[in-house]
Amino acid sequence: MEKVRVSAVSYTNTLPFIYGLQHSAVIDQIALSLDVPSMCAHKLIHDEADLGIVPVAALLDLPNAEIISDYCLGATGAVNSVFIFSEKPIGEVDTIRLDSQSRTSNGLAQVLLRHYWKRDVTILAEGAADAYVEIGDRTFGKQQAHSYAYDLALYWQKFTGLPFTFAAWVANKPLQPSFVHAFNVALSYGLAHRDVIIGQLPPRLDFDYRQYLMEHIDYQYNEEKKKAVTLFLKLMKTLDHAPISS
Ligand SMILES: C=C(O[C@@H]1C=C(C(=O)O)C=C[C@H]1O)C(=O)O
Repeated sequence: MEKVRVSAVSYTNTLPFIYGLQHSAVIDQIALSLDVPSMCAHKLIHDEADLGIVPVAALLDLPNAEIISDYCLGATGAVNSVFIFSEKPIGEVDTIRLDSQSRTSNGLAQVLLRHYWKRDVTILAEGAADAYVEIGDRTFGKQQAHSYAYDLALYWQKFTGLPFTFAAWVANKPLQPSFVHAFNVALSYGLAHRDVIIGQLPPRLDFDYRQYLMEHIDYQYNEEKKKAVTLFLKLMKTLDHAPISS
C-alpha cells in the first residue's frame, strides 16, 4: 500500500505529535517530512503531501480540506512563541515585516493591526521595518531583547474572548477511516508522554519548555477553537493583502 505523505511542523511545539507517531505502528504507513509551517501549507496546496499540520490560514486555499483530528497547535491566552517584536509601541508602528515561515500568524498580525489596534500599516515581506512578526523556536527567550513583544494569541483572546488555532491536522483528500483512527491514537499517545519529551530537551535558562508544552500550547481542537478558526478566516478575507503567497 502507498504510504500517506505527512508534513509536520519542524518546531518544538510539534515534538509530542512526532513522538507519538514514532512510537506507533502507524509510522510504517506514512512518509513523514518535517517542514516550516508555510512549507506544510505549500505541500498540501500543491498535492506534495496528503496530510499535514497545516496553518489554518491556508484553509482558504484548500477547497477539499478536511480537518481529521481533535488535536491542533493552539493556545488559550498567551502562546509564548508567536510575536510582533518592536522597538516602538504598536500605536506608532507604520511598517511591519512578516515571517516567511508563517501563514497563520502573518494573517493574525494583520487582522489584529486592522481590527483590534485599528492601525493601517504597510506590510513588507522583507527588509527593514518598524516591527516584525516571528514564530516558532527562533522566538524562544527573545522577549527581553526587544522594547515591545506582543504575544499574538494573547491579543486575539483580548479581542475576541476566544482561544486560537494556529494549525490543524488537515487532509487534502479522503483517507482510510482506520488509518485516521490509528493516526489520532498515535497523536494522543505522544501528548500523554510530554514528560518524556521535556526530559530529553536541553535545559535553557531563558525558556521554560515544560510550561510551553504543558500549558502554553493548547493541543485540544475543541468547539471554541473551531469557532476561532471560522472567525479568523472571516476576518482574513477582510484584508487587502494576502499574507505571503505559497
Ligand atoms: C505557536 C506556533 O504556531 C505556529 C504558527 C503557524 C503559522 O503562523 O502559520 C503555524 C504552525 C504553528 O507552528 C509557533 O510556531 O510558534
